[in-house]
Amino acid sequence: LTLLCLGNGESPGKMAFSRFPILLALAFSSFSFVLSHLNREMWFQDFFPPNMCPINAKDNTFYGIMFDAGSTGTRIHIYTFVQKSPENLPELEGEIFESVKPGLSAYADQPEKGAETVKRLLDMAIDAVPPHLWKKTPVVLKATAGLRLLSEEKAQSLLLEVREVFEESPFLVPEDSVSIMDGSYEALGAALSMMLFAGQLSGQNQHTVGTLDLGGASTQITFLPQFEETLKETPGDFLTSFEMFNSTYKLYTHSYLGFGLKAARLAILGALNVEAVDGQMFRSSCLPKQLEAEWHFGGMKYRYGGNKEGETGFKPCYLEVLKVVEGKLHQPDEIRGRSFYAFSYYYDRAVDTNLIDYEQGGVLEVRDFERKAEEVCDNMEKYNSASPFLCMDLVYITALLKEGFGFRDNTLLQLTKKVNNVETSWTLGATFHLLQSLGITY
Ligand SMILES: Nc1ccn([C@@H]2O[C@H](COP(=O)(O)OP(=O)(O)O)[C@@H](O)[C@H]2O)c(=O)n1
Ligand SMILES: [Ca+2]
Repeated sequence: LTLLCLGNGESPGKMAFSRFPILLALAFSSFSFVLSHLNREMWFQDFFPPNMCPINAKDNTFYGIMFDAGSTGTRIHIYTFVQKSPENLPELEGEIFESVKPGLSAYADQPEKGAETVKRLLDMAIDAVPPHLWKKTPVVLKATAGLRLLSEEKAQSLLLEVREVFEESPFLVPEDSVSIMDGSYEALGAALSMMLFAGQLSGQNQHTVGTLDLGGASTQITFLPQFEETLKETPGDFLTSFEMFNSTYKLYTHSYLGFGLKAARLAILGALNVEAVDGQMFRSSCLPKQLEAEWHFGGMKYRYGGNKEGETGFKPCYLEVLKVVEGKLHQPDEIRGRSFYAFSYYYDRAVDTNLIDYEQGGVLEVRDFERKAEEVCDNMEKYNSASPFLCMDLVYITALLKEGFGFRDNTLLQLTKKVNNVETSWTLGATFHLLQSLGITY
């Protein structure tokens, strides 16, 4: 731990990682105050005491290693927790993060090579975790949409190779340590992460944060309902109970398969679930008029292009996208008056269009995405250095938020990639949950 607290200079090559001590203010419970005083600055600034190292951290520190095998990349998160006293919750002290591209699914026909990418990342954990704690440090990999799209056989052989890498490592390998994650667990992990950041679970305050994640193949929404009405109106399979710290939490959480950004592009083009796409041209008013190109996705080749003769631009594009989204998602009334954290492609597209800064993130209203979509779609020639899908992606994000989930124009979205150098990802919540369920504390 000395390494994490004091030794930031020991290896220049590793300085890029989030190796800085942070103390998550798990005991803070003023989140509702922050929500009601929301401005366009950082939401979390009140939650962090100045950087400091816990006293005697050496004796009460433990680690958890979580791999996020996403459709576009594989990432390792090595978390350090400190348990200051048995009656207090463990505090997150820091994270080491690294990622590689492409994701595991790109190695569908070379599973050993895929597992090798995981091994290289795991070697970082050997350096980061003190040897006497290796046996007490669990290592887990959870795969998301990318592996869900592969055949069962290919996915399983990849998972098997990864499991072998884990077994050969000195770490604790729990049962089911390598798996394809259920979509709602992904959403639950994200919500739990944000609650941990906000000190939610330890306070009396039941206000909560909601999270929105837009992946390649699926999209997730999660929040802790405040009103009985919401629980009554919500289909049972959208509600998940989980036990934590002697309390039961009932979360609204759902993962919509096929509503990720890349799957949505296919749906908008009318190419989803179409057999024999070879040679067929899929056109859309959301694409540059003269465009004709090919796109490889999920092992298929699609030809796509702009509406050469017909209309292009925001209005016709919105109507096209509406068909994919309208009436397809459950719209809980309660979310209209709430603010949400938004990750992944919400973040990436906001960065691509200068709505937020890549490092800083920011707070946006839903209508900011709409305005940007209009600007891009009605001036596609100006954006020809960007992805040809930029207009379609922005319109999809706008329509998903407004017509899909039913958010208001002025609903606030907090786009956050990192909080004090820790990635805002489902992985923190999932690791915390894992450590609790294995009874790993000090
Ligand atoms: N730690 C992470 C994980 C994903 N992402 C972003 O999340 C988006 C979705 O990618 P993904 O590979 O996780 O896809 P899914 O498997 O979730 O569909 C990409 O734009 C990534 O850049 C990120 O920014 N940071
Ligand atoms: Ca993801």
